[in-house]
Amino acid sequence: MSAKKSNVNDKNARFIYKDDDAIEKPFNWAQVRRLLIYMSPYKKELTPVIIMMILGTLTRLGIPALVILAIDQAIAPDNGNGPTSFPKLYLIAAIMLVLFIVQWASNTYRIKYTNIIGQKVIYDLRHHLFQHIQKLSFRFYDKRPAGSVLVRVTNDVNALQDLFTNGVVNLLMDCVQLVGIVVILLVWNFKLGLAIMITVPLMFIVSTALRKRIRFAWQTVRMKQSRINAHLNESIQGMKITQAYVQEKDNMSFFENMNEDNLKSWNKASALNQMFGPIIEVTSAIGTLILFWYGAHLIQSNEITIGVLVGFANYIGNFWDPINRLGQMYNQLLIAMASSERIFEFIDEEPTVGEQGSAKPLLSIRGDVKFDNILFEYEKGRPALKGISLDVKAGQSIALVGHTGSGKSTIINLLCRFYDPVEGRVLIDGKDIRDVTIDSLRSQVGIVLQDTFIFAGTIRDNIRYGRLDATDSEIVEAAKAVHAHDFIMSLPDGYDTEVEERGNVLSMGQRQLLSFARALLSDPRVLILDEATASIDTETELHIQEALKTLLAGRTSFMIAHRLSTIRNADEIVVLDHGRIVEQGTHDQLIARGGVYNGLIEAQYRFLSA
Ligand SMILES: Nc1ncnc2c1ncn2[C@@H]1O[C@H](COP(=O)(O)OP(=O)(O)OP(=O)(O)O)[C@@H](O)[C@H]1O
Repeated sequence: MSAKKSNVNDKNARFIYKDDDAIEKPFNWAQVRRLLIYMSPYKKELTPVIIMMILGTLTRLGIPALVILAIDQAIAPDNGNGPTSFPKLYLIAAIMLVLFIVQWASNTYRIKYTNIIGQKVIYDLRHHLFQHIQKLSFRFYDKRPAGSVLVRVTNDVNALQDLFTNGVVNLLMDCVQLVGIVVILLVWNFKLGLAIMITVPLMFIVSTALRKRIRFAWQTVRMKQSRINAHLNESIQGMKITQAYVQEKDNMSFFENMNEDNLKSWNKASALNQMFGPIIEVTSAIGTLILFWYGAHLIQSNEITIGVLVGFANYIGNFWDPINRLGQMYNQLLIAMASSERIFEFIDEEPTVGEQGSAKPLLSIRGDVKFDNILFEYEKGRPALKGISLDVKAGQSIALVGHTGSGKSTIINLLCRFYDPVEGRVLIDGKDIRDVTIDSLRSQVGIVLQDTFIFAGTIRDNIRYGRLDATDSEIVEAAKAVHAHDFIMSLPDGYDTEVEERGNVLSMGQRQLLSFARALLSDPRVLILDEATASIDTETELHIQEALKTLLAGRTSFMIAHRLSTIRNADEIVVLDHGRIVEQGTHDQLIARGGVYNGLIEAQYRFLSA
């Protein structure tokens, strides 16, 4: 995998984007076979499509043969010496009409059903890919920006669309047509057939060289476009910061450069592309000249009839189209190779947090949690947690405190089994969480994150996310219990108010209350809470405190606590420093000790009173 970094120009070196691998990959049969497996469920539907494709091609090949017959047998029998036979001519015309109708019907059927099958294949592929990436562990997402994952599910799958909708069947059709024409021409008149095809190698050499350049040019265009996409994605996400730091001009000039770059490369690719048509036309014209020149000689020496000459002219017209399409198809295949390689790379990725075959569902838990001598590292050799042992009884509330980067979130990540420890065990009710099914574990461990995620939809839907089968009245009850009901009712449509993705229209405190209601609805035995640090007004703070009391009642809870009130009320405070537990006890015990915790609290008081 070759991922290279690129920056558009030195002046704007602060923007550096990784090109998401080469756009094109060499032809790879194993990969093609793997792609074709996605078509195998549709064998039954594909069979009539292929029969129609063969029928359509045969009728197309048959029509020039009828022209030859019409001229030689009906219009000018005996080389123009006999009278025209109208009955024969009508008969041939009637057969020709039937062939045209068959051709039209078979083409219509083929195009319609290849599109339908192709769309189904793409649907399956996208389904498989999304189903798989949902299972992938946090380690996978740590290494990849969301944008690059998105591109694979959208752009890369779309890049395969043409291949599946028309590509495969058209490829077969063009091959059948080409072989058919070559055989007909050589069998009908070997010398004339061979003479016309003299131009094929010439055209092959010229077009291969040109195609390579065209391919490279389009590849450059796509690369530039994907850079624009990356920049746009970043710019839109960071728009508030851009405006706050008045960086719009700088940003614009960088965008302009990329946009201009893209335009230039597009113009170049398009100019090269336009050269291709004339090359085919010139070669086809040379072939036609040879046909008439050599054909006339053969007529004079009575080796062929006029009908054969006209028929050959017809065939030659049909000869260049499939060659042209096959060339384009090859380009399309190489692009598809790169896309499918990127898709399969994701599909082949195994979740690092896996489920053992012997994993059993974790039945209704009491809520005892034990961390048993844990060592954990995100990157080899850099422990984020060392020698962590913690015994928490059901119903206890634990506040995790410590400097930034001390390992608080990591403890939570291990409890939810987003990662597995390198050494040691996490036990719930005495069971190692690696021995139970992930769904049964996570469904009993609720989590309220600092960055409360609000999905696009109504307020009601967002609360219901905690338990999809909850009734409307249960939702209202949960909202009332966490003091979210009043603010929800003050919104224009109450519980039916639509909130945008990420809930931008709601305040931080409101979002937090919503996520409390969501967690309360799911009723987990173990609750994890990453408290928001943003300061909220005293009234909301009071609401949140009340809500927290309701939420925590009777549950084992782990809180990454920032508010003094939350910390003080915890049954036990665990102080972390550089991945180790350095102090543990109640607020009063730790203050009396005058250690790290005392220092943290004093610093917070100093900050608040400053
Ligand atoms: N996904 C990750 N990949 C690599 N290292 C990580 C990752 N997440 C955290 N770390 C590192 O692990 C250590 C512990 O991080 P953690 O997020 O647990 O700290 P924290 O106490 O929750 O910090 P904060 O209060 O700032 O949220 C830090 O040194 C951090 O840089």
